[in-house]
Amino acid sequence: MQSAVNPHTEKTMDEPKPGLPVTIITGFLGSGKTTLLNYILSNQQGLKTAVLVNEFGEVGIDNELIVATDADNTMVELSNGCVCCTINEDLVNAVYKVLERPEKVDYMVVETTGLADPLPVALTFLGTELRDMTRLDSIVTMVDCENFSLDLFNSQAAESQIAYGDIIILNKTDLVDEADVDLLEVRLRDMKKDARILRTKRSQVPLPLILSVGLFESDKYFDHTEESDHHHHDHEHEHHHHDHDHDHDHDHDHGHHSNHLENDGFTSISFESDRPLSLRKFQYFLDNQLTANIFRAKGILWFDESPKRHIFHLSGKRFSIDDDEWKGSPKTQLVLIGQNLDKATLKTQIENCFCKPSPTRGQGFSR
Ligand SMILES: Nc1nc2c(ncn2[C@@H]2O[C@H](COP(=O)(O)OP(=O)(O)OP(=O)(O)O)[C@@H](O)[C@H]2O)c(=O)[nH]1
Repeated sequence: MQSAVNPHTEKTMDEPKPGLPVTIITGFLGSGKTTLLNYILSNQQGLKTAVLVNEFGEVGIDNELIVATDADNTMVELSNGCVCCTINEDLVNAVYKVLERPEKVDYMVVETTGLADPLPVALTFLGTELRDMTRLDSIVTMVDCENFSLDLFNSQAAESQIAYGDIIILNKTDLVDEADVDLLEVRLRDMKKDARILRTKRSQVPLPLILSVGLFESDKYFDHTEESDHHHHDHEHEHHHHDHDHDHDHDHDHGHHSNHLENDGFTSISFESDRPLSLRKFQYFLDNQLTANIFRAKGILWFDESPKRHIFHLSGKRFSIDDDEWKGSPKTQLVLIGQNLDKATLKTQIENCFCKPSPTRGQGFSR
């Protein structure tokens, strides 16, 4: 049986407060999590939804990409992408912040990084004092039908995302043949027998199928968690900070951690600048210098040749640059994520794409 999206319709005065319903959206890099979040925010009529976003990479792009809606939803960006550390404390604090707000929140959606194992996130809700104030509704796992390949990712996080998904959404069905989606579904069904599997384009899924569905069964996980060291471990981190203002490294020494917490060899390099890029040079970078080990990139780009704000995405081999309007001052933010990144070379290549602002800038594209 399915319950309605609006939790108000189900409550009567005498029922005990069931706690704030929480949906965790997980899924590999670029699979469509933020697109789903935006779809939810734009279609949850009359509900106030709090959104917590945790992303990989030091420069937060997602807060720039999440839609503003009339409902004045609340958004908290968790400080950064090292899930094993940030998620427990930062997540608890972020949830508290939302719960303590005077205005009532009806629903909470947590978007994990594409490299996160969703279990520690779920455990933060189940194994802390949040248990009494929230109700974990379900874990929704996005899958990019075009790029999904556990062999390619060699990622334990990607496997966990499937293993813990109550609902698995096969997204980007516009990019592959139906027969390939069928095959993928068979493989996923093998990995996760009892998941609800749905197919979508642009993450557009009927919301009653994914929200307030009550599919998460906490009992199933608690035995498992007693033995696992996902929980309450302390550990040391070495954050290597470099002197460069705008270049943030994100290497960690996780020491005794189990492998999946090492982000499966993925690292990121971020750029932030109040200078514009040269469109021609950036195009050259994309066409000639972008190596196959860069799996994901996203950015808010300011081009010297254009008055528009450009939103850049790369997942797998595919990239897009869309036009938008600036709301504040133009700036350039770019995050590249991949395995075995040659950071020094990338840094030089991206630095070479920047140009000094020209007096004629913002007049439109020119050749
Ligand atoms: N063609 C196509 N593109 C899609 C679809 N869904 C999302 N995208 C695009 O895929 C790119 C990545 O989508 P996001 O929603 O940002 O992915 P994400 O999972 O939030 O990415 P990370 O947070 O970096 O892991 C964007 O360019 C989206 O517009 C789809 O169904 N079809």
